[in-house]
Amino acid sequence: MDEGGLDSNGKVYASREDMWKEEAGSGIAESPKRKEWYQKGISYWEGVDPTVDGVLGGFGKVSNRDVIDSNAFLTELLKERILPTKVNRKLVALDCGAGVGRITENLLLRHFHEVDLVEPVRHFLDAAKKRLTSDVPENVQHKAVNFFCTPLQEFTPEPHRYDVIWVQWCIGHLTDDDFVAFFRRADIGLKPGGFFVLKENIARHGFVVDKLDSSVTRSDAYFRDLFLRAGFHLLKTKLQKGFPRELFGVRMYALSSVLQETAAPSSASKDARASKGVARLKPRTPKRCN
Ligand SMILES: C[S@@+](CC[C@H](N)C(=O)[O-])C[C@H]1O[C@@H](n2cnc3c(N)ncnc32)[C@H](O)[C@@H]1O
Repeated sequence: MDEGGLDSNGKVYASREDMWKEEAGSGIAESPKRKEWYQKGISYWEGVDPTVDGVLGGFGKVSNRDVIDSNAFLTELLKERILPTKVNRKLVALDCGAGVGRITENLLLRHFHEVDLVEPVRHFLDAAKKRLTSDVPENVQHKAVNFFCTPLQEFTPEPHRYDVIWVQWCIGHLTDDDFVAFFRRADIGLKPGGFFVLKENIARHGFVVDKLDSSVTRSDAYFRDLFLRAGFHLLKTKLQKGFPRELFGVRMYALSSVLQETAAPSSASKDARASKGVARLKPRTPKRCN
């Protein structure tokens, strides 16, 4: 169902379609409104300090709690889907909209031998490169390797390089069409058995457009519509716990375009089935909900 939504000034949109037409024009790549939508997002982040507190909109204090729940979610998925069959394989992840490398440093490098980062804002990527590559011994087992300075709507990964593609607090910058096109295109970057994790703020209903940073916070139902449109199955989903009450709720989704048996079939498929009927609605940075 195409529910309406709001913007950060309280303006009402009757539908997603109306909102995108107004915010990003016709959606075609050359449309000036679409260019303006993306440029505004980049300009916003170019004015933000390249620090964890900066990329988290002043809520740097939630970073540890965020990483704890992400780690639990990822560890379960790796145990179920990847580790039993890939004992000696080099594990590789991609951190999308990576900011200053917070997730790579605190989460992905704990699990993966190599991590690549894709981030469109140069001073964030430079800060990430500095913190992730300075003073790293040659023989270290887990390292950040490639630093791509590109927005997701223009990024195509190397085929079959990644076990996991992690997309957190950045997909709100993409229009629906670019969201769907990105997931379809980036799917080629996954190895067999690999999966996406999307971790995002969730609006209680419909959507909320942030006029300041040119982004949209979508509802759980909205996300699930886009997963369907892109041809993705939900493997597992969980709500983030322990964040301050004034922030939007945050949900993690594990996604694959292939419905397949896991190496150790277990709770993953059960969770996916169980969660299908229960679209629990709750509210790119952790953000105050309106
Ligand atoms: C809230 S920060 C999150 C950074 C990082 N994911 C984290 O959780 O620490 C949002 C990030 O999205 C990036 N971003 C903005 N527009 C983007 C786009 N079109 N494609 C990819 N990333 C984008 C920003 O530059 C910023 O680094």
